[in-house]
Amino acid sequence: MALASGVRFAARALLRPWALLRGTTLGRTEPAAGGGGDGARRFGSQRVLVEPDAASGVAVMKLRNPPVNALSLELLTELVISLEKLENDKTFRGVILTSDCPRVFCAGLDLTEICGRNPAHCAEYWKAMQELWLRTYLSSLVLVAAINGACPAGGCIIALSCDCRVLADNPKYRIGLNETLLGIIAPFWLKDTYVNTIGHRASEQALQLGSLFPPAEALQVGLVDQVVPEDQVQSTALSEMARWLAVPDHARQLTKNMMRKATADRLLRQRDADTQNFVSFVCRDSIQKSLQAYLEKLRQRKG
Ligand SMILES: CCCCCCCC/C=C/C=C/CC(=O)SCCNC(=O)CCNC(=O)[C@H](O)C(C)(C)COP(=O)(O)OP(=O)(O)OC[C@H]1O[C@@H](n2cnc3c(N)ncnc32)[C@H](O)[C@@H]1OP(=O)(O)O
Repeated sequence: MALASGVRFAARALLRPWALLRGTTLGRTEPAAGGGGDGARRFGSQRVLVEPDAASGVAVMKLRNPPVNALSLELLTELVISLEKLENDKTFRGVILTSDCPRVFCAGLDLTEICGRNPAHCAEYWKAMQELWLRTYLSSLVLVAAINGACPAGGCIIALSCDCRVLADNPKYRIGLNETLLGIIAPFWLKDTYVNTIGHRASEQALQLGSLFPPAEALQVGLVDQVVPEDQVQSTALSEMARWLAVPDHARQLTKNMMRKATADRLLRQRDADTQNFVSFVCRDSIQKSLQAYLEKLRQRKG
């Protein structure tokens, strides 16, 4: 399913050379753990490890940006590039998205990318966040989120952009859009994704309260599709992938597009306005103060 040319153009314009080259090993492959035959060679970059299995047509894509997979500009860029590489390789039909960092799937936006940063940087950063959401939400691949850690805010939206979600049954691994707890709000396309997943009333309440759901509640509200013991998350994600890949790709992709295009188009139609809204909102003194205070609180927690 081709993204609108505008998005592809935006992706290429966005993927500035430096972001690709800074400490990455893009394009370099190395033998996957445990060897394996042809097509089992890992590739990716410094912050995204891709373990492809050509035989099954499934790749495991691991976020590797310690300590918490905060969505830095580089991680956003490398995720888009890795996903595009797999989408362009017709060997692959599905991707399992998971974390290489212990206890955390993804901590959401890297707050240091918007705290104390100038409007131009915030705009560039937000365009990268938009691009990753569009790329995952509209992907022609089957995307299964193997959620093996905490999954707040931006991490939750990446998981919700996948076709299904398997969450480890650990009460510390909470998932949800908690923006209001930081004094900010989720943009409309995060709200739309939430509503499309758990319904309007559940989203209205969870967004206002900034709810972070433990596994049992996340399952009950429909935020995740399965909750399994931590050591069964990856195997369950593989079984779920097999279920989805049993469906002919073209029919499934057309159906996914039918279900998601209107939501994605809403952002595509007003991408610049959304970026301007984001920048003017987060650059307000009051919002900057809230975000700084939140970051401080995070840093003091370990003290
Ligand atoms: C008109 C309106 C228009 C629209 C406007 C839109 C407005 C903006 C829209 C925003 C959408 C935002 C979505 C987001 O993603 S905001 C980010 C939300 N994320 C969180 O709240 C998660 C915060 N982190 C945690 O809860 C924990 O770190 C956790 C992920 C549970 C892991 O806990 P633990 O394992 O105990 O690790 P630590 O808390 O000790 O953290 C380790 C270090 O990492 C730093 N950290 C954590 N999270 C972030 C982050 N998101 N960004 C940057 N840095 C982060 C933390 O400070 C520690 O740092 P240090 O080692 O230096 O102390």
